[in-house]
Amino acid sequence: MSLEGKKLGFIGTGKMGSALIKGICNAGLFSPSGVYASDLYEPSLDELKQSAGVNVSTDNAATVINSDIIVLAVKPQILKKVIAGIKEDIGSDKLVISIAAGVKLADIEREFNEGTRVIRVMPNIAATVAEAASAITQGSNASKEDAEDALAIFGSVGSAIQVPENLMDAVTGLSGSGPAYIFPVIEAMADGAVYEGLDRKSALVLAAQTVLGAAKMALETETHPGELKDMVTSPAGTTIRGIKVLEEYGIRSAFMQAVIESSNRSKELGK
Ligand SMILES: NC(=O)C1=CN([C@@H]2O[C@H](COP(=O)(O)OP(=O)(O)OC[C@H]3O[C@@H](n4cnc5c(N)ncnc54)[C@H](O)[C@@H]3O)[C@@H](O)[C@H]2O)C=CC1
Ligand SMILES: O=C(O)[C@@H]1CCC=N1
Repeated sequence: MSLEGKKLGFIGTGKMGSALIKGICNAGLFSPSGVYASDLYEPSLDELKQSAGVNVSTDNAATVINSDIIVLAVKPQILKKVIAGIKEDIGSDKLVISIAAGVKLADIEREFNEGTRVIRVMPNIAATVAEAASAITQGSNASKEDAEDALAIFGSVGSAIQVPENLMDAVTGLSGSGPAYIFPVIEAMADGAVYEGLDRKSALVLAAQTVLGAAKMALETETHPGELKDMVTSPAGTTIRGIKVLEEYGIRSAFMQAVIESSNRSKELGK
């Protein structure tokens, strides 16, 4: 396997960097001793060292020098500055993976020395529990093997697909941001049951498991979601009453518009 013997580095150990490091180490694809991470914020490095046992440093150069594959997990707004600090240590022997929302491959490649192998990935926060949904797209100097490595890394913490770069904004609006649309749904469904008298803990377990079960059915039965909805909805029963309320509040339009707006923001970040 092509990842064998390779070392993995992370620049930025915030929410997404940490989720990926923990998920990837848990998956066993890299041993913690083969993972290097750097950040300016020492408490997040200390936490990672403690919880995942990876090598940590406040010096990005240490991550770059020790790693074959370097994941850039900093905010889109500071990506250029971070690249400027590491570009001279990155030769054609290393692969760079950017997870920054919106920032285009051509703009990333331009900041590096010519020939730098770059792949862009949009993961999501569920990497922590090995259920991320990620999409990758290949830069002009990256090889098929590089894409396979990226698919293997992100596939180890969920599912990963390859898409043309012009669809990365759509992916960002859907699966990159998507967990944040579902957490309030879980909370609000639980609130409804608490209103009806169920205790909070039980309500949250039932709400989250309901979302998990519905997602699993959508993935595994290969049945259209509309048909799955019909399976729950007895004539003159309870579910259709709930569906009517959701339609009155414009649930479909709200979710569609959320994905579109988030995609628009991703496009703005790329300008
Ligand atoms: N949070 C999420 O669910 C997702 C985030 N992303 C992308 O991941 C990237 C990181 O996002 P988050 O983890 O949410 O942000 P965050 O703010 O939690 O983490 C960014 C980290 O970068 C560190 N940092 C700042 N300057 C640095 C420097 N010069 N050198 C090294 N580290 C430095 C910060 O101290 C911080 O720990 C962003 O580009 C975002 O678009 C992508 C998919 C999902
Ligand atoms: O909100 C953001 O900008 C990042 C990118 C996708 C999820 N979180």
